[in-house]
Amino acid sequence: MKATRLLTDYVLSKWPIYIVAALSISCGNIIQSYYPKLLGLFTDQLQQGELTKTLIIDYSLELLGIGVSFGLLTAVGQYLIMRMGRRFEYVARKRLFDHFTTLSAEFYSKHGVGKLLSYVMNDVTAIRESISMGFNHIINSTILILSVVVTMLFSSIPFYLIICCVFPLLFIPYLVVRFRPVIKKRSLLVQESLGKMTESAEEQFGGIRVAKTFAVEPIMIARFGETVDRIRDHQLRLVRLSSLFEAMIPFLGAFSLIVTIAFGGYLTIHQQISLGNFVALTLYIRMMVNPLQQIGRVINTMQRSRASLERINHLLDMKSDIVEIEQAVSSDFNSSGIQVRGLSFAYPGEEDEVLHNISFSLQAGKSLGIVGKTGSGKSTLVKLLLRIYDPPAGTVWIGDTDIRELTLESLRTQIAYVPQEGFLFSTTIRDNIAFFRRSSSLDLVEKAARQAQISSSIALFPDKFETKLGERGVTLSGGQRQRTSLARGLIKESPIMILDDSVSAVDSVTEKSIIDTMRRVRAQKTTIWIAHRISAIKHVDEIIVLDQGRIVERGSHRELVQQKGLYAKLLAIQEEGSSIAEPT
Ligand SMILES: Nc1ncnc2c1ncn2[C@@H]1O[C@H](COP(=O)(O)OP(=O)(O)OP(=O)(O)O)[C@@H](O)[C@H]1O
Repeated sequence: MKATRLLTDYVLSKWPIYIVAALSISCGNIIQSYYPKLLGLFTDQLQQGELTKTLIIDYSLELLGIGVSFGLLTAVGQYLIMRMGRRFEYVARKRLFDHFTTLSAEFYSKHGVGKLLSYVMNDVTAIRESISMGFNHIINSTILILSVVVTMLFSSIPFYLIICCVFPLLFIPYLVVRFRPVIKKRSLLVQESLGKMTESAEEQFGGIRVAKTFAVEPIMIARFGETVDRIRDHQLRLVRLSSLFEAMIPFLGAFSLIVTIAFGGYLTIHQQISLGNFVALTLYIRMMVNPLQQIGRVINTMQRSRASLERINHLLDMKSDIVEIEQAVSSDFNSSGIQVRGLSFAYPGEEDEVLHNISFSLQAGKSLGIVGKTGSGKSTLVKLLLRIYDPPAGTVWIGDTDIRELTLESLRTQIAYVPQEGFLFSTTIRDNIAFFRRSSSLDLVEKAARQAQISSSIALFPDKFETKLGERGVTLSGGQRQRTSLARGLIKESPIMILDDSVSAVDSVTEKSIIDTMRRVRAQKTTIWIAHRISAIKHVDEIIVLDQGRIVERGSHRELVQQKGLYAKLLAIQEEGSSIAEPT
């Protein structure tokens, strides 16, 4: 499999702009490198008394020309590079998000939202900073150093003197090779700890209401504090190393300058080089110190961003566990029944099966109830029907097709799934209900809301269907949220509907009313009801009773009551519970 090269691909796709920027910055620096020579000539003419008023004006104009050209050319180059950096940020974030949408539920059960946010924020920013700042400085500095070296070599400064003066600088590549891997390793630890911090922050914020009711804020603070401490420790280790690295480069630069002044000064006193050459040489070496320092800083930042880039490329290389086969087909479910044949299933990475040898068939247009104690495998069965997890081949069929051979679109658009905890987005109630098709008319939205028995509550809100919901629909009660989510499922009018304990948070009267409406509107359509409360499923054509991942009973409500098994027991407990709850 070809590894993802997010940055390389991006830079290659924008190479003409990068070339223009590099040329612009290079030209600016080549022009800039001419100025020590000019000052050297000026010094020599000054010393020899050849300087005239006209020459001074000429020199001044030339210096002005160098300054303006350098300023303009580098400004254009830098603008282009910065712009490309920002664009990279946009492209990378978009690509990451697109990729996130392709990953499976299994991926999300292993990676917290906070951690994923850290990729989108911290890692992308680290790469952007390094390419914007890095490209700029690397081009700037390399070209400046190269042009200084070339100009020096073509000047009348003796070659041996140049070699002696730049010798200390030759240690820089050695430092780079030594420090680079360690900086990268420490940067990776920093990025990972940042990811853990955002993950922890997300969890703490998510659970803040629960924490408040238990008055355990100090525990939350301590938990979050631990992640921040870890970042601090990793950051400090990185800063210590990178500061040492960055400090050693100017140190070598200063050492070079000392050699220049000492050796060059000695040769000037002994008239082996001219004063002009000495001034020019000192300026050349001085001009190289800043770019060298910059290169050091860039190498440092680049190592950090390489760590981020590796993290992102690794993430982009991850594939969804659920993939469509090449010959996947679309099928119309309107007259297709559901068949489950000998289905056994263990979650990925787990040894124990949570479903054992499940078999049932549900004809098109009929209704099925699934009941069982908590943890008996009801939701797992639904996740397999929707291919949120992959069932073993040949075990789940819709019509004559194994669902693993269907396109995911065909499967998921024709099944309306209403979970117990329907997530509501921070948008209007209308958009939440018409989530499947935003263009749905208000009439359709109102109809679905009426069927889900939520329209009277919505009518009380000032903006009715245009009422905005806060994060996770906090302005709605649990029962209202559940019914809004139910309306979202009903509006799809799908051939198959799965209700996973979708009326658990409503009172018995509303539950009855919803069930009656549902029976009417879905009379000819396949519907699967999962419930804890038997009152929610007793109307269906067939009920299966799950216990520890096995079907232990099946039949209609009446038959199951007569069997006097687990179902009858559950019913008795629930009826006893409700008779205790309801005063006689
Ligand atoms: N993502 C997962 N990874 C591993 N095990 C899981 C996962 N999701 C559920 N399980 C396990 O599978 C078993 C069945 O869970 P499932 O959610 O299907 O039960 P359920 O009957 O729907 O329960 P409830 O009525 O409480 O919703 C449980 O033991 C649960 O711990």
